[in-house]
Amino acid sequence: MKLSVGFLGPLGTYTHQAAHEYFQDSAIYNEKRTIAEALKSLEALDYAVVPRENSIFGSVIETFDGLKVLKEGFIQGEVILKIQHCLVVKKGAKFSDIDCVISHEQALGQCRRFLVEKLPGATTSTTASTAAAAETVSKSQTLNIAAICSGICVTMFEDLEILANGIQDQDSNYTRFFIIGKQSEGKPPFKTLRPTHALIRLIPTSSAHKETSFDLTELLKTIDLSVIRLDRRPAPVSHPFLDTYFLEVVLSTQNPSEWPEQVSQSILRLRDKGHLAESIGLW
Ligand SMILES: O=C(O)C(=O)Cc1ccccc1
Repeated sequence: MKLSVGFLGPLGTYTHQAAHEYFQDSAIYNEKRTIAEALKSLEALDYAVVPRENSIFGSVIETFDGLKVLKEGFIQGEVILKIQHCLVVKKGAKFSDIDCVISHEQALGQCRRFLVEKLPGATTSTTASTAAAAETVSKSQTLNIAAICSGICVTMFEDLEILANGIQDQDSNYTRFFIIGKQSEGKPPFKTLRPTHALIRLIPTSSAHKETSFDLTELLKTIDLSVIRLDRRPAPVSHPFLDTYFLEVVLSTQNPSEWPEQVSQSILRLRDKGHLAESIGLW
């Protein structure tokens, strides 16, 4: 039986490309309107694919806000895609027609210089995904709005053409995507037989008790693994400054078979010190 995979849709997003690169023909793909909905789809589907970070614009905020409250999911893999953005318009539209550019906030952020230089008078507006922006332009009755998206979108939606190609601020532009499975431990990951990465989700004790100041150096010492990324998202309004930290750690020894155990030990050390900590991925 085929796997079911929820992803940030519609068809034509970069996330769709990443999902296809990982699962190829072994999956049935379910397009979701937002990153939050893609993560929630894990309640019904086998996997979810969401963007994690971009080499120009940084971490994807909606993904980390979703990971903050993720219950069932467990990151089991990653895909890295080279991203080449296009400016896509209604057929016949020229630069001088455009007064509004729409896209996912990541894509707008990755093309900031192009927008300032080539379309200084245009406003920008965010959409849930790049392909959703292309779809909106396709349905528009006027020539004044453009989308930033993958070139593939002109084959997915009617009446579109590419006005400019490779418009991101740096030619070298990469996005990493997380492949998130439903179950936590137990079943082996789909592809990663020998994991080398893990993601630790952590709420430090001292943020809960604000009288003690929270010491990041101490925390890193307790983790005692190679930390390659640190992300932080704020707490819900009812708990000001009770932030959630995400620490991406990698294997630094020669022995990959010890890695899951090293991560478990690190989590136990954190819990011993009173922190709320768990591993939400091993890949
Ligand atoms: O909107 C998309 O197509 C996505 O998959 C999110 C995104 C946006 C810009 C670069 C990489 C991923």
